[in-house]
Amino acid sequence: MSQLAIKSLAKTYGSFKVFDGLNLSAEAGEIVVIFGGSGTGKTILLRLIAGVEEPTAGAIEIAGHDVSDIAPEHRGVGMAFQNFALFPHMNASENIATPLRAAGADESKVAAGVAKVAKLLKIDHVLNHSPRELSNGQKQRTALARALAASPKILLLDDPLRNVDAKLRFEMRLELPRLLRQSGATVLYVTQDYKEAMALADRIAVLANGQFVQTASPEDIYMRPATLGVARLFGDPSINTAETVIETQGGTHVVLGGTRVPLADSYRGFAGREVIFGVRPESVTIGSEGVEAEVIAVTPLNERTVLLLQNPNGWEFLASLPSTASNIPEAGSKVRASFAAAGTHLFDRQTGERLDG
Ligand SMILES: Nc1ncnc2c1ncn2[C@@H]1O[C@H](COP(=O)(O)OP(=O)(O)OP(=O)(O)O)[C@@H](O)[C@H]1O
Repeated sequence: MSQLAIKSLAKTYGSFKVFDGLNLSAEAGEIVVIFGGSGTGKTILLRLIAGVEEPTAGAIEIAGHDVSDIAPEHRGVGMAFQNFALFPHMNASENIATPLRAAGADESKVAAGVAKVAKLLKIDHVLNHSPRELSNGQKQRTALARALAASPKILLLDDPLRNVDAKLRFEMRLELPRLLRQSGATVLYVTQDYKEAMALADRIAVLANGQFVQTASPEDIYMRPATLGVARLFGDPSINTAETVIETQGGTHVVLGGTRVPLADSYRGFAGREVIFGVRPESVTIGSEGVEAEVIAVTPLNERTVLLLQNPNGWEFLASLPSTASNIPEAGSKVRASFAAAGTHLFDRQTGERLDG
C-alpha cells in the first residue's frame, strides 16, 4: 500500500481545466518531485492533497484511506510554500509550534518538537527572532521547520528555493536530500528547476497540459525522455533537434546535414517514419568522422565548453565538451561531429512521442 495515492484527480475552475485524470503514488519515505512550467497546476495539486482545496473529481488516499472528509489539520500533511508565509506577529519558535498546537500537543511536547527540528535545521539560535529579524535563508529554514515540526507522514514543499539567492539555493540543494530523508516523510516537492529536480528526486513526475507526461527516476527522464517536450525541459544547454526520416537502404540510418548517421538496427521497423532526431550537446563528439560543421562560437562555461556548430546545409547545433579536453577547436575551424548512440533520441514528428528502437 502506498503512503500517498492520487487517483483520477481532476480540478477545474468554471470552464477552465487545470488537470484531468492525474494518477500518482508515492511510497513511505520517497521524494517525488512534481516538475512543470508555470501555471501547470503544481501548487493546486499540493493544495488538494493538503485539503485546503477540493477536487472536482477523483480521490486522494493517505495510507490507504480516502481523505476527502478529513480536515487539513488531521491529514498528517505538512506544507511549506515558496514565499515562506511565516506569521509576522509570531517569532520563529511560535511559528514552528503552530502545527504541533493545531494537532493538540501539550506544551512539553510542543517545546521538545520545536527544539528538535530547530536543531536539525540549525536555527536554534534565532528562535526568539520575529520573521522580519530573520535573513531569507533563516526564514526559509523556519518555514521548513514548521512544515516538519509535527512529523508529518506527508510533506508538501512548494518551490521552497524559488525566492532564495543562488548561493543558498546551491547549498540547500546539497543539504535538503539528507534533511528530508532524516524526516522519514513522503515528500512531494514542486520545482521548475530541472537541476533541483534531478538533485532531490527519487522519481520525477512531469506535469504538462493537464497530465503527468512521464513519471520516472531522474536518470530515466534524462536518458529516456518519453516525449520531445520532456527532452527539452531537462538539460542545459537544451537538446539539439533536427527533422529527418528513418531510412533502411544499406543499413538503418537518418540523414543529417547531408550525411548519413547510422542508427541501431532495432529502428529498422520504423522505415519511412518522419522523426525528430534529438542529441544532447554532451553526446556530440568532435573528431575525424561524421557530420561536417564549422565552429561558429566557442563559449567556456566553467567545467564545460560549448561550441555552436553550423553544417553547410544550415543545421545549427551545440556540442558541450569538458573544458579540459585537448581537442577543443577554435572558432572558424572546420570539424566533423558524431553522436553517441546512448545520447541520441528519436521522436515521432507528429505526436512528439519517443520511438523505441
Ligand atoms: N482560484 C482559482 N480560480 C481560477 N483559476 C485558478 C485559481 N487558482 C489557480 N488558478 C489557475 O490554475 C492554473 C494552475 O495554477 P498553479 O498555481 O497550480 O500553477 P503552478 O504550476 O503552481 O505555477 P507556478 O509554478 O507559476 O507557481 C493557473 O493557470 C492559475 O491561473
